[in-house]
Amino acid sequence: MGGAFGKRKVQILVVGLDNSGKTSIINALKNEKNATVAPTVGFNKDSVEKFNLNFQFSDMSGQNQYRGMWEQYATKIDGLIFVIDSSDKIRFGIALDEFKLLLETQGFNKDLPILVYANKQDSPDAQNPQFFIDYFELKKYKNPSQCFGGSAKTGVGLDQGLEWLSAKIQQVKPK
Ligand SMILES: Nc1nc2c(ncn2[C@@H]2O[C@H](COP(=O)(O)OP(=O)(O)OP(=O)(O)O)[C@@H](O)[C@H]2O)c(=O)[nH]1
Ligand SMILES: [Mg+2]
Repeated sequence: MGGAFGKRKVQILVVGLDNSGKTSIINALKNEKNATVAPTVGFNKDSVEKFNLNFQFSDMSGQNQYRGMWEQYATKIDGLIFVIDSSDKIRFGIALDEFKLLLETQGFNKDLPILVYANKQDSPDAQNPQFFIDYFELKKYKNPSQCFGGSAKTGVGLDQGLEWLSAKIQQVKPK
């Protein structure tokens, strides 16, 4: 792993409701904060080298008609990123339902590290990460998990989250 052959490649599934900011977060992690975004159709592949790993992102569409794809892609991955629009209070319940549906899918890997981004912290009515730790009952799952507040608009908080994920993945044995 690493050295002359480059950083270890890890597969990351990025999910969350439409408009939560998944594509914007990936752009910001790549320092492309001002890239224009459009709703993702199906999914996009993207990658970034950071924190000693080569992250291969599968950036899924969050639109209702595509959410069934999430669980198909949830096998053979090294980490999961779940993105929430922290200001979209009306849809917190739907985000929670989709989160539970995925984690409670039969065969879902209970060792998989889960990074939750409470995105859009720049918004004045955003809920903080602790709110989502409680609301999503993160502690009730065996998976290592953590919620980080972040903003794809300002870039705040995103690296801290990815650094946590990198550390957790490197603690788990490679597949
Ligand atoms: N204020 C604010 N707006 C954001 C932030 N992140 C994303 N947005 C905006 O939210 C909208 C949706 O962003 P996307 O990145 O396309 O969201 P997505 O989760 O990829 O959406 P789908 O691909 O449809 O599932 C865009 O208008 C972004 O500019 C943020 O941190 N703060
Ligand atoms: Mg998208």
